[in-house]
Amino acid sequence: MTGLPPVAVTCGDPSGIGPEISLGAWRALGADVPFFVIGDPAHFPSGTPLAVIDDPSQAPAAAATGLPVLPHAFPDPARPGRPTPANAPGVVEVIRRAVDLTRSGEASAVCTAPISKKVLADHAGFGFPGHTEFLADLAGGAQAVMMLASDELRVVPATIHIPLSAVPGALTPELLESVIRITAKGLVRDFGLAAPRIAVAGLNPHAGEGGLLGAEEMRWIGPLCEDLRAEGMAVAGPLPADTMFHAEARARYDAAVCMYHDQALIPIKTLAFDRGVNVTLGLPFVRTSPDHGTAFDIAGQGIANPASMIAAIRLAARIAATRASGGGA
Ligand SMILES: NC(=O)C1=CN([C@@H]2O[C@H](COP(=O)(O)OP(=O)(O)OC[C@H]3O[C@@H](n4cnc5c(N)ncnc54)[C@H](O)[C@@H]3O)[C@@H](O)[C@H]2O)C=CC1
Ligand SMILES: NCC(=O)COP(=O)(O)O
Repeated sequence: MTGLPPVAVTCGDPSGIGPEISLGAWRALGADVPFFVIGDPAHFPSGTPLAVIDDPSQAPAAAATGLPVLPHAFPDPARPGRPTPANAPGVVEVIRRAVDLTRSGEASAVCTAPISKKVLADHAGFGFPGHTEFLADLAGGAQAVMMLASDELRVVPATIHIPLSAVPGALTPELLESVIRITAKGLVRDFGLAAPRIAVAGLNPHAGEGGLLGAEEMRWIGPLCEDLRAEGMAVAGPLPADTMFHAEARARYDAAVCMYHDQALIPIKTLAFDRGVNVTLGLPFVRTSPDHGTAFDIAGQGIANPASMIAAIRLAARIAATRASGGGA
């Protein structure tokens, strides 16, 4: 226990595995890492020992008897695997509420359960491709950077939720430079690393093979890395993406900045699907999430693994404590 307020966990899509993995997290963490879920008490698996609270400050004591839930009423019941349009707006309201509680100091951090971006776009007018972009907007337009972190590997996609065909156009020296700087600051501030080492992936096969297989590395990614090294930052690259994730290569850096979503997420989900945590860097508040999605295909069957949710709540509390102590900053 850190003495900090509890972590605010959003319910995510009530028809996904959010409710059951939150229950699994409470079973594993109890009151050791205080948290509460914002959601509809009727959406949890039947037989869930619920501890309904009116205020986040009640969560630590309530966790001794059940899963602390700060109620948020939804119009429909949760039908596992079958999201309802009517519930979509509530999913977004809950995220806003968790952010408000964290910014007011009543919660120490936000941990989000998975949402379906498509359901929210279709039925809640959600104009963002994911939490990361929404949270950046709620933070007043901060540049939010997505990191997925595990003991084995940390990865950061420089471009996030855009089609592959849009990646080369979206990648600019300004974007990549700010992603690298925010990553370095996050490793110091949130992970307590004094001198973080960052590896930058190339965009093209073999990092362009001297211009034969693509020009971006020679034209600007390489020179940008040079400039950052000249400033004293430990930045390696651009490295061929196919050979930078094996064990020996991973030992040489603290985070890999990648050019697009799958270049970053495939290695970490292959190595640590059940332990990876999504952390949003660059925000004025702490946000984590499990590394997986809504898993509609298995929702309600009681087989969802809560390990990534457990890791996400633990990491949220740890980062909040590090920030509160001025730790890495
Ligand atoms: N942070 C978030 O809100 C995220 C949301 N999503 C959303 O989730 C939806 C589904 O995305 P998918 O690509 O299908 O990914 P997914 O992670 O939901 O599922 C992929 C596969 O992994 C399995 N799986 C996922 N989590 C599991 C767990 N905890 N225990 C056991 N098996 C698990 C699923 O059953 C499925 O077979 C999409 O709408 C996507 O936008 C995806 C990733 C993150
Ligand atoms: N693939 C990662 C993902 O979709 C998580 O996105 P976000 O909702 O955390 O922005």
